[in-house]
Amino acid sequence: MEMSDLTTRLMPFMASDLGVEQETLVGIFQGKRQSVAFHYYPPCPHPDKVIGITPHHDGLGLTLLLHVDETPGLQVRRNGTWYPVNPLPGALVINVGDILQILTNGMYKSAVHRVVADTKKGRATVVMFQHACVAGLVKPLPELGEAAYKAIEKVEYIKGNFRALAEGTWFVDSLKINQKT
Ligand SMILES: O=C(O)CCC(=O)C(=O)O
Ligand SMILES: [Fe+2]
Repeated sequence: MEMSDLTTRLMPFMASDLGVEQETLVGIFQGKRQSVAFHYYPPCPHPDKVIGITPHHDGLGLTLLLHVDETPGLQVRRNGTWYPVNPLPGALVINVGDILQILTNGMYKSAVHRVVADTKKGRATVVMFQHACVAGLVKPLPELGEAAYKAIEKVEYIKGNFRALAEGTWFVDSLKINQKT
């Protein structure tokens, strides 16, 4: 509940950045499902030989991540370089997911991230995934110009996303209308 309130408070900023009505972006999350994941990464004396979470981007709408302790480990990739996202007391890490990338017609991108182990300390996180769609569909908002992604039913999107994950591919990429971009 608190997390969906936070999403409702964040979306007007994104809406004004994109030049769309606030209600539109707030509405895509309203009444939608939430899922939660609890992670614990044990310490490892050889962090170069293990991976906490393999590189991926989140498949749903918006991800809100709470660091339970002060152990670092989350990294985000930009232009081929990994950057640490270190815990800040009292702060949440907010990640755009693939559905939000599609709804914003690619104007907001879901970032590739991974978790590496710490040599000395374990690390715990709580991650809340907010689902989003428009009238049961995952598709770019029409206000954002010519669609760069195909429209798909939300249930088909979820199935396709799981299938692609199992195959090691990115479902969001298969929905691109111009595969070269
Ligand atoms: O635990 C973390 O820092 C990241 C977790 C994550 O990326 C995920 O659950 O999708
Ligand atoms: Fe993730």
